[in-house]
Amino acid sequence: MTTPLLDVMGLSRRFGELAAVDDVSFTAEAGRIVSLIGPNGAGKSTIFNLLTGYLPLSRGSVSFRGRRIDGMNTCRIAELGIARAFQIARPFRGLSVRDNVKVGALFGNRDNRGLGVVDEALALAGLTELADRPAAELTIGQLRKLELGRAFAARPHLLLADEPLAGLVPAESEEILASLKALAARGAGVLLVEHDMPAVMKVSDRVVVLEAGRLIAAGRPEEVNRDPRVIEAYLGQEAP
Ligand SMILES: Nc1ncnc2c1ncn2[C@@H]1O[C@H](COP(=O)(O)OP(=O)(O)OP(=O)(O)O)[C@@H](O)[C@H]1O
Repeated sequence: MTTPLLDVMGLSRRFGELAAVDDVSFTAEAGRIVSLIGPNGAGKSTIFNLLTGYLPLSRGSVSFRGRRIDGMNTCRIAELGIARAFQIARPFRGLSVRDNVKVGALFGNRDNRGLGVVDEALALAGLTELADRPAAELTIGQLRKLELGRAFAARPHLLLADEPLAGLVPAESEEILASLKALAARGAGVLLVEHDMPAVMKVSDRVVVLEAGRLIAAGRPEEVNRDPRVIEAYLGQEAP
């Protein structure tokens, strides 16, 4: 069996008495999109914070490309090739789109520096036409693309995308999904946290479902979609 790109085992994080993430295990593979879904408070953002070294684990292990990364700091983890795209972009507003994306290239995967990285990231994120525009002039949809472009410029082996579709109109969502698929087609893994269930079901190779910190189901979209535990977890919420 080949080593998965990301191998999360028994991941746990407590905040005082609260088990925000409780013994969660899953993998992510190169070239695949894996979505982490679950109702509000399920632990999705906490998992991103644990994987990126922003928060220390209470228990468990995280291996990336065959080496343990739990306990490493955020900079080291970024250098090894995990990039994170936040829901709320905070660009350098006075800089152009191109220069913001260039900044992303400075902080990324150390194996993959080189000419063309910025242009490639701009193209992949659908930003080529906007490259000379000041970031301060962008719409929400364009800012979301910039956030992805900045992450793409890091040439990640794994992208953690945090609610990239939130607040977007369908046409914008389609463009973002196309960018994520294009990144995966180039061989990167994508870990997606997203509340837009039709989009998740359409774009994901695999879906991991969390509820109150625990993993309750994992599998192909059509499998988790009909899993009674998943349906129950979403009762009263938008059904997946
Ligand atoms: N720094 C913190 N201190 C204390 N509790 C926290 C902290 N961060 C998260 N939590 C709690 O941990 C649980 C999981 O939160 P988390 O933000 O990971 O959920 P989520 O699945 O990302 O939710 P949402 O979909 O609303 O973003 C929640 O009960 C939350 O209140």
